[in-house]
Amino acid sequence: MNQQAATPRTAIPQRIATDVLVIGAGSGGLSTAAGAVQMGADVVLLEDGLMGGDCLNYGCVPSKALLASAKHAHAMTAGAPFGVEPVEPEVDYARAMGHVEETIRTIAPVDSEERFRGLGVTVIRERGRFTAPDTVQAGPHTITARRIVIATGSSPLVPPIPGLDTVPFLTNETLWKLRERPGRLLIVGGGPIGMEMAQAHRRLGSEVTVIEGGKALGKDDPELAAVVLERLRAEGVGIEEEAKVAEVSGPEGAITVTAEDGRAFEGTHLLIAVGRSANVQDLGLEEGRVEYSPRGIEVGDDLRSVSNRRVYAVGDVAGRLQFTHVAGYHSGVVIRSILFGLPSKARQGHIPWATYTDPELAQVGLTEAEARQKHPGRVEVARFPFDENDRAVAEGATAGLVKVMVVKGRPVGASIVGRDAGNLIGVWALAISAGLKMSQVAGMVAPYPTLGEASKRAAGAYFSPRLFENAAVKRAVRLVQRFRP
Ligand SMILES: Cc1cc2nc3c(=O)[nH]c(=O)nc-3n(C[C@H](O)[C@H](O)[C@H](O)COP(=O)(O)OP(=O)(O)OC[C@H]3O[C@@H](n4cnc5c(N)ncnc54)[C@H](O)[C@@H]3O)c2cc1C
Ligand SMILES: NC(=O)c1ccc[n+]([C@@H]2O[C@H](COP(=O)([O-])OP(=O)(O)OC[C@H]3O[C@@H](n4cnc5c(N)ncnc54)[C@H](O)[C@@H]3O)[C@@H](O)[C@H]2O)c1
Repeated sequence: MNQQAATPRTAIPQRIATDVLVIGAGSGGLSTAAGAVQMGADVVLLEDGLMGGDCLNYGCVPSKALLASAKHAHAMTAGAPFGVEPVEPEVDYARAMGHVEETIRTIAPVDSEERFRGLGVTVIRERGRFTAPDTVQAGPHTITARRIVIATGSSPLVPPIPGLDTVPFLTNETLWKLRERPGRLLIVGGGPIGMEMAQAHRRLGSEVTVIEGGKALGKDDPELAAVVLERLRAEGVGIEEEAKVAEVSGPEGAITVTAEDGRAFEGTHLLIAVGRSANVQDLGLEEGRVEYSPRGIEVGDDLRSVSNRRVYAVGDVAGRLQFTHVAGYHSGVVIRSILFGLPSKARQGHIPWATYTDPELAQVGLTEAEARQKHPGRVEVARFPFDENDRAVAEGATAGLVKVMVVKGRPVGASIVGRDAGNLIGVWALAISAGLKMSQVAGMVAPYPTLGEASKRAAGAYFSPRLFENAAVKRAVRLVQRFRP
């Protein structure tokens, strides 16, 4: 899969002094390197694995490609209400994985060594390790840098579950190598990885059970997460909540997962999706005098190491939200500081995220529970259900809801479940980041008939009681009408 050859590095000197050294060529490192070099800095970029990191090779891209195959399979079974006779799809799992591979191959040139060398970045395909606070060793190269950006990402967390050292299991790094469809897939962890892969595999014909220690999709609003869980269960995904795994056992093909309360689940394959661990190991962080914890590099809101001011961290290793768009946002924050010496801070309240199940689940800012805790007695919640949206009705996509948390006329959070929620959350991400008022979103004209109208209508729902159930408004209208010719 995605074989990337390292270009010969004969032309690269062994001792290098540079303005900016970036360690890791994933979403965060690539954005930082591209931004810095295009603004005139000397940049060296280190990568000892695949260019593009997790998102391209093991994360966002392969998962969305497999979900796309699954969507096609599902559509063949779901046409009856539209007058299209359902048929049982013949799924070729190896070809679905071929689509995954092809998608990565198509996108890979954008993240490639050739492209970055073309931009003027010195790309070195070696592992970086601090040997001093301003120096990193990468194979035969000793690199001294004015500023060093750690963008080493994260790896699948493998919890210390008894038995896991002997039982064969998959992670997001190995799943894409499968060519035979798992017969019965057990997934430990009901976060976004677990739920996206559960639906993809169910729709492609596997039996799937998700074993979740707490609540599935527990980082999202439970009212909206319930809509996703109901759909997945209706499609045949087993979702076992409050089932913390105590033990795993058995050989490939006959694996048993046992929960602390004694529930036992049997499957042919096991996928572990219980979160991420920051890549802080074997980086020489002690020699670099860079403080860290298992969560990541210890940085302030300026994303600068608290212990070594020439070092920054971006993306998953910065110990904050772990998304590709966050890694990209971080790179903008550190570039401003590194290249121009300007004060720059990473905020979190305006960052959206989405889980790409069908229906999708998206969030920006505070959930209802968080908003009520942060602004007690001051939160109003505006809602608009998809079953009142004409486009959703026409498409049979009525399971959905827009929910907006409002304090003093401004949105502080929005949650959306339903078709295309990941796209729809964009307008609320803009509203929150720009500090817009609900009146400005309500005043937007959305094309008819689109799902996007649901956001405008949610904003309208915030004003409805104020306008339509307001005696003062009614009196004013009657007065004006009396004096009009
Ligand atoms: C299954 C899955 C699905 C996901 N889906 C989405 C999604 O839909 N949307 C979304 O926004 N996010 C998604 N994510 C999260 C997203 O992939 C990460 O947040 C993103 O990749 C983080 O980028 P990064 O640059 O911090 O790290 P990475 O992309 O992990 O890049 C780090 C790079 O550093 C390299 N490296 C590490 N140590 C060294 C070293 N010492 N020297 C040299 N190189 C080194 C690694 O080889 C790697 O290439 C998903 C993640 C997974 C696992
Ligand atoms: N659509 C997206 O943007 C997307 C998709 C996939 C991943 N990601 C990123 O990757 C990160 C990691 O995803 P994830 O799903 O692995 O992690 P997660 O932390 O979001 O979810 C892991 C789940 O595993 C459960 N768990 C932990 N230990 C357990 C045990 N012993 N037994 C049973 N359940 C257990 C937790 O309760 C939790 O619900 C996400 O937080 C997100 O940042 C994003």
